[in-house]
Amino acid sequence: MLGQSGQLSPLEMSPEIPQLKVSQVSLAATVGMGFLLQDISFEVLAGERIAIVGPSGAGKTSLLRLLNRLNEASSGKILLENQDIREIAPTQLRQQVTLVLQEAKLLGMTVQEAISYPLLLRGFPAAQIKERLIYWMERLHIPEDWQNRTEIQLSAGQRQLVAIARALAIQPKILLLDEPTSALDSGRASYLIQLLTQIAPEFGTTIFMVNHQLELAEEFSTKVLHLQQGKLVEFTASEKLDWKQLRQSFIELEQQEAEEW
Ligand SMILES: Nc1ncnc2c1ncn2[C@@H]1O[C@H](COP(=O)(O)OP(=O)(O)OP(=O)(O)O)[C@@H](O)[C@H]1O
Repeated sequence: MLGQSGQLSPLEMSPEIPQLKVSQVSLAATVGMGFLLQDISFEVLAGERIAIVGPSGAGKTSLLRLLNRLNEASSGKILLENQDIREIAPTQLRQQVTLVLQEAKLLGMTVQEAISYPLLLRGFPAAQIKERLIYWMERLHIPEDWQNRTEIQLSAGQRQLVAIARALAIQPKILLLDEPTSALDSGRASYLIQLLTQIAPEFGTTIFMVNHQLELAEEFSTKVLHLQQGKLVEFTASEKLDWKQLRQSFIELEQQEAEEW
């Protein structure tokens, strides 16, 4: 059935209709010349887990920022459930497509306030805010006694976990994670990856994750989006990718770059 706008409403969309469709998108540099991203096209179904991989400076963070309009595409089109994201107000879009930056900030709030605040802004009743706060803290293994800690009383990894809990508490359609394991020890990193792979099907959340640790990207992903120098090298099913070869090619690239320095 079509809505008044002539578009399918989200609930009426078939699971085979892409939730997100990126068509020939380019992003021009705002400093200097050239493009950060060039002619990127791919489609994603709801609930998929996409690992974004590529060497340093490939455009991975720029792509995440495009998907929630922190960057505006210079050309091309991004459709969220058939609607051009330029037609969605940024604040509204970011409730549905939520980005967690690598350097997570709690903006002077305590852990409890930081997780609750976005829900408060959206008018959730106090009891529901508390319920979600406790639920997501537990799922992320955030100890209860962190609740009253502020940013400076948390390590970088602890701040990342709180920022992820804050984003998950909103229950966005699409969660964008930039290097979420970069400041975590290997045990916590592994737990987070397992948790994300459970949450995606449980809540129907689509998750994009930038990660330099390819073994974690492999464990996490249903699809892999490989960028190099702002271009899409491949977008493929994780199980079809030759991960061993990809690891080897990244090692060679790093060695080459180290020699050029
Ligand atoms: N607004 C901008 N104007 C010009 N260049 C930019 C701008 N923002 C980022 N860059 C450059 O664009 C390239 C892509 O940056 P981006 O942060 O997206 O890469 P990345 O793949 O996430 O890298 P890393 O893995 O190191 O985080 C980099 O060379 C970066 O210095």
